[in-house]
Amino acid sequence: MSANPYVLILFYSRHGSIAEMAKHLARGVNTVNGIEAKVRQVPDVASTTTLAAPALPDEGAPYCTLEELADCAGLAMGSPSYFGSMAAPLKHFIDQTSTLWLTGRLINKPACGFTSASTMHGGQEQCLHSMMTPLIHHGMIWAGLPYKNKALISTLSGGTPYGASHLANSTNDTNLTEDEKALCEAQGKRIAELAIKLSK
Ligand SMILES: Cc1cc2nc3c(=O)[nH]c(=O)nc-3n(C[C@H](O)[C@H](O)[C@H](O)COP(=O)(O)O)c2cc1C
Repeated sequence: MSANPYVLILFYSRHGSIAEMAKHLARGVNTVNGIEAKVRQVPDVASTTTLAAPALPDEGAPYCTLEELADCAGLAMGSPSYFGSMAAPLKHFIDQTSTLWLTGRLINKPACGFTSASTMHGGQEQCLHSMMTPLIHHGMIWAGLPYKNKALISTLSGGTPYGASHLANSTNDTNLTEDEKALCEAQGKRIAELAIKLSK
């Protein structure tokens, strides 16, 4: 593991729910000694211009570089659920990672996903699976949420065994419930602990 090991929390968020979840995952990562969270986002994409975003985002986490992904000890990847799949900006970023795949830079590192959706049964679990697929191609080890996390049973909104989730409703409500917060933090903590174990 590098001198300053970190879990990369990589996300795209248009309306703020995923950005809010990322903060709670980071909190979970930072409860584990010997590793810290690095929070990064991906820029938007556009079909009609070559420059879709300024070099630095107007607000929030910096944009992620490929080197930051290559050097992570673990990865938490967050996306809104768009038609049951990850959002295009995140997929666009992942589609630029062929060199990491060729060199095996992500093999045996733990990974997880987190998502937000406006409806309860609008594809949260499918979206998490869509993030899992390319990361398995990279040789990463997917870590969901075990049911020992009691919030998985008590939640009346987001939260799945495949990864943390948030029910934002049609109002794009970015306020997470206590159960959703607990599951985000548990997810971050789990990836951090696995990152330390797997890098030994
Ligand atoms: C193009 C598009 C597709 C969407 N598809 C779905 C969907 O299939 N199911 C759903 O529940 N919500 C869907 N949504 C709503 C978002 O998943 C939801 O607003 C999410 O909380 C946004 O996250 P953010 O606040 O981080 O941007 C969609 C939104 C957009 C813009």
